[in-house]
Amino acid sequence: MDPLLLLLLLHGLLLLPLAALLLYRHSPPFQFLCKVAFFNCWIVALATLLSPVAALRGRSVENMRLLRAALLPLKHLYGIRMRVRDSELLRLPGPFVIVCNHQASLDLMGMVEVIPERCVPIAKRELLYLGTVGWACWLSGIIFIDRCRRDAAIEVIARTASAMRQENLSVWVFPEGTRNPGKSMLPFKRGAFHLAVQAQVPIVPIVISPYWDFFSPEEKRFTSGTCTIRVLPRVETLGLSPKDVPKLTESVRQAMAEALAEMSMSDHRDQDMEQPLLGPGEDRGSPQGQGDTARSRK
Ligand SMILES: CCCCCCCCCCCCCCCCC(=O)SCCNC(=O)CCNC(=O)[C@H](O)C(C)(C)COP(=O)(O)OP(=O)(O)OC[C@H]1O[C@@H](n2cnc3c(N)ncnc32)[C@H](O)[C@@H]1OP(=O)(O)O
Ligand SMILES: CCCCCCCC/C=C\CCCCCCCC(=O)OC[C@@H](O)COP(=O)(O)O
Repeated sequence: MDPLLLLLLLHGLLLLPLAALLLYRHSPPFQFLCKVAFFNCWIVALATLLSPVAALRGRSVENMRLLRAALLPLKHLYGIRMRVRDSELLRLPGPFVIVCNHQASLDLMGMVEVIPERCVPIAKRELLYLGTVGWACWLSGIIFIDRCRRDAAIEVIARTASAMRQENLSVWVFPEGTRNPGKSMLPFKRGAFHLAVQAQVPIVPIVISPYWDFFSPEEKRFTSGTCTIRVLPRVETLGLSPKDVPKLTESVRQAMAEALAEMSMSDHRDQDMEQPLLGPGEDRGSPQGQGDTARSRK
């Protein structure tokens, strides 16, 4: 090969990472793309690394600890400060159903921040087909439902209700049933509420504050920021029957919508953030008071 051509090629190869770095620092959409890609790659990589370890135990909710440990570092990499309010409301003697709003895949970061021991999420069946990610989810005892086949989903929920009592298992459900980047919550699906009524266990609502200050897929913006997770008082279902489910669903949704509206306002007033390890974050002023409610899970 012509030595001059080789030299030019080498220079090009050296300049490429530099150009990418400059683009990353100065182009928010490029930074957004890189951060989203890194998020997915992290999950695939950790699932690939940890699935064999999880497989030694077989399918078990105990593997949720591994899943949690795999996802907990993400908040530091992204400079997202997690504040958990009223986490003591999750300390209940028996199993329960957690219902939480669902904005984006980023919710996984909030979920692992507060998810109690022996608690598994309900997920769409499609996740099962994501290679090692599906395998890791299955090994962690995640419950899969086919959203297109209501009867089959209802059957899975009925089986889950008996498992909850027999195995002291709590369940995490995103009752909106799909990701919702909008500012208010979607109408709730009723599966989580039927599940709680069938198992006769309490419902614990959890609200994750809106991400719009630091994450917006529409605007291709992903900076550092603060996320507040609020646990609401449990709602008992003892003595309730299926006919009570519509009312129960609406009252829980109402309580969560009120909390979300309140958190949207206070989050705008109280900004503070962690320095991201993945390069530049937001330069919206200096961190303010971190709030006396700031608390992280042990
Ligand atoms: C090991 C290391 C690993 C490291 C790697 C890490 C990997 C990380 C990956 C982590 C993955 C985390 C997973 C998170 C995934 C999040 C999701 O996937 S969210 C999407 C899935 N969730 C849901 O869909 C929510 C649950 N869905 C429902 O509750 C639905 O109700 C439904 C059961 C699917 C039915 O849906 P639909 O028919 O559209 O809706 P409804 O309006 O609710 O119901 C209609 C009708 O049916 C009645 N009904 C509903 N459920 C029941 C029931 N269980 N029993 C009886 N009847 C039921 C309901 O009452 C309505 O009838 P009505 O007469 O109008 O009342
Ligand atoms: C052999 C196949 C190889 C496949 C390689 C797969 C690459 C996968 C890349 C990344 C995996 C990341 C998985 C993150 C899981 C996020 C959970 C989540 O948020 O699910 C969305 C679901 O709640 C609602 O879905 P919809 O909004 O209805 O949609």
